[in-house]
Amino acid sequence: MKLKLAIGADHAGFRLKEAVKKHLDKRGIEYKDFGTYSEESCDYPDIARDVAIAVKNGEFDFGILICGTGIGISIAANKIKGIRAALCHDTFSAKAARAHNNANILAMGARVIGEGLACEIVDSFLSAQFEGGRHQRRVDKIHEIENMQD
Ligand SMILES: O=C(CO)[C@H](O)[C@H](O)COP(=O)(O)O
Repeated sequence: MKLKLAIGADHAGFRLKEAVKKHLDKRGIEYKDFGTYSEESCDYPDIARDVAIAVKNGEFDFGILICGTGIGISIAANKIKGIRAALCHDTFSAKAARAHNNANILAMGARVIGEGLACEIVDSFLSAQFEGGRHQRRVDKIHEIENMQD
């Protein structure tokens, strides 16, 4: 399957976003860059919203979001129904985020990890498969909680 990703970052994540894009280019993975496009200060919820909505609408297979810590941008993305954004700073968690949680967005903190590890985390996330079974039941319960709040 040819993957299509949505990628975005705030000013703190801008440089790491560029490094991840270079890595995706090398791997021949298609993506759309939702910004930001410089290190000028901006607000991570704006980027999180645009990427999360595009992923939720099925325009992209997965999203990658980066801010300073990865915390704010993942919190914001998770406000969009149907989004399961996972903040990962190690390859084990990135693999489990797909295998167990069926995460559809990977979040990382550019002030926490370096470029090499970030690219390995992206690879682990993208190569893992959702295992379903008992994990599907749990993901369904997450969405039941989401729907309780209508
Ligand atoms: O990590 C973040 C949110 O979780 C932001 O990138 C961080 O808060 C931005 O901080 P500043 O405006 O001081 O550069």
